[in-house]
Amino acid sequence: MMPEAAGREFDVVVIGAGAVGENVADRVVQGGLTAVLVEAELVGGECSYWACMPSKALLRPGTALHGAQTTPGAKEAVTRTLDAAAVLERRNYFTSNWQDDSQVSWVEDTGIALVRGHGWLTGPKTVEVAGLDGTQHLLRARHAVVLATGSTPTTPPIEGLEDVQVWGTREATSASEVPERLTVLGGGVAGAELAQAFARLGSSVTLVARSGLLGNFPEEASALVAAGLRADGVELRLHTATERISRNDDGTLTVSLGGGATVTSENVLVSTGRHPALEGLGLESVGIEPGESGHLTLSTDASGLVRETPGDEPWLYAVGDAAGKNLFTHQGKYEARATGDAIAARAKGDLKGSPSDWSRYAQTANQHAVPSVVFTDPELASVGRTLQAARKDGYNASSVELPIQVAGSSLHSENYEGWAQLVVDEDRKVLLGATFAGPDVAELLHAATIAVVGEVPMERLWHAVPSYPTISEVWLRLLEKYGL
Ligand SMILES: Cc1cc2nc3c(=O)[nH]c(=O)nc-3n(C[C@H](O)[C@H](O)[C@H](O)COP(=O)(O)OP(=O)(O)OC[C@H]3O[C@@H](n4cnc5c(N)ncnc54)[C@H](O)[C@@H]3O)c2cc1C
Ligand SMILES: NC(=O)c1ccc[n+]([C@@H]2O[C@H](COP(=O)([O-])OP(=O)(O)OC[C@H]3O[C@@H](n4cnc5c(N)ncnc54)[C@H](O)[C@@H]3O)[C@@H](O)[C@H]2O)c1
Repeated sequence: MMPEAAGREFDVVVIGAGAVGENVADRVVQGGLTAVLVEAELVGGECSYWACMPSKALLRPGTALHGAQTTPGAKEAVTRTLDAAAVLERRNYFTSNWQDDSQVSWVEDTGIALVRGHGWLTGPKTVEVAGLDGTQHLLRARHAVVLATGSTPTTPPIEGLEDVQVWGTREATSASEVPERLTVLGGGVAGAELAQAFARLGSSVTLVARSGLLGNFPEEASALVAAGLRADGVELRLHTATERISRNDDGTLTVSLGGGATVTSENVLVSTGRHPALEGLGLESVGIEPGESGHLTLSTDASGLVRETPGDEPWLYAVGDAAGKNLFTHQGKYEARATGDAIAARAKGDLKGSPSDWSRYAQTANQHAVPSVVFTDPELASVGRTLQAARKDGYNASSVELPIQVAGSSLHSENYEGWAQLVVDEDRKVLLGATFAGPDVAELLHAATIAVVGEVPMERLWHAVPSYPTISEVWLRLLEKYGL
């Protein structure tokens, strides 16, 4: 069916109704504009149904059980292992059984229009949608089109991979059964979290990583996570190449590793990174072509405006995973708030040119203070720059590190093991970054994020007294070691 010739007009057309698209639409509506969301699958996107929520729902019961098992007085009361069926059931609850009714109600209540279907650009400020019900729609934007289309798993070049059925993170997070054996390819965040989730649910797990585990974090921190995985029975094959995958007659899969070893399992999870989902979006219709090699990527300014947008008018934006800066829900939503507010301000003439740093229209924290948590047990939480990154960026940086050994940690659990690091800009005497590894350290992170964003002087941080006895006392020990 041909789209209506005139089409429907909105101030803003947002392609992709994941957490990030929802937030952009919400902010522009709050700013007095009209908005339509175009969604090809479930409103709520990856995070709600196949990523953050189900993966954390699979991990949390194991962490709670392990917490009790490592606390004398409680551990005597623990007589059973995880109830896998109950864990999967709880995961189903947190994904609303893969139904998006409540999110659709929110969209409607917020005053945002919704078109269900696959959308793509057909020219400046014009989006065509192939509706899921077979209808075609033409949407015109008065002010802006926002690409919030998320990301796509990157397929590694492994011989035989295309001929077998493997799991991606979607299949793993929505699994209805726990495989007897699981091979995980990729030593990043998704691989580490899901390896532990399935090991604790009863799978015999082997994780294969071509480099180290969680290589973007300080080695002392990722070593604690590696020890935690090994303690759960995960076999770690680090610095190991994957050469081939083949299916056996009994339906199992065999992965051939560099050096001649093989691993056989019922399922293989491929979690080797993701790239912005920009294919099939009609970007060529506005003059944006893919580069010579690799995947299509966009460059965006601090307000999310696509730098390659032809013409002088600011109308094409990319946010969240689609912008490819930081692939986290919280950071994507932060980008969405800035972009939504910038679009509304530009429409009213309140914002001309690029926004100033740290204004509500700029995603300045992307450059300085991106928080991230790896929800393994022990957890790994970090914000800002590592020492290496700080020096690479030209800072005169120093660091202090310590094992987490304070009254709060010894009370928290038996044989508590943790590690913490602060990275300091020696010229300005402010924090550039912090990393914590250990059981339940995720909640320590926001204090560090505030200190980095607020550029709190070290001498003033000294007056931020951690409560006794909490794990946060490690802040005091770190500041003492720094020389305060
Ligand atoms: C296993 C796993 C666990 C994760 N855990 C965490 C975590 O604990 N914390 C965290 O912060 N981050 C986590 N992430 C990352 C997080 O899921 C993403 O950063 C987040 O989902 C990005 O949100 P988004 O809205 O940009 O994209 P998405 O959530 O992917 O939403 C994009 C939406 O756009 C739609 N779409 C795409 N193309 C079109 C089109 N042409 N037309 C119409 N609709 C379209 C898609 O259907 C989708 O609904 C995890 C990721 C994975 C894979
Ligand atoms: N807790 C969280 O916030 C959380 C959890 C899971 C995922 N995520 C997000 O989702 C994104 C995707 O997660 P991910 O773990 O897939 O990506 P990742 O980038 O964290 O890790 C990918 C891993 O795969 C490896 N790899 C890449 N190509 C390979 C190849 N050809 N052969 C073997 N190994 C290869 C990399 O070396 C790396 O260790 C991440 O960027 C992350 O931001 C966040």
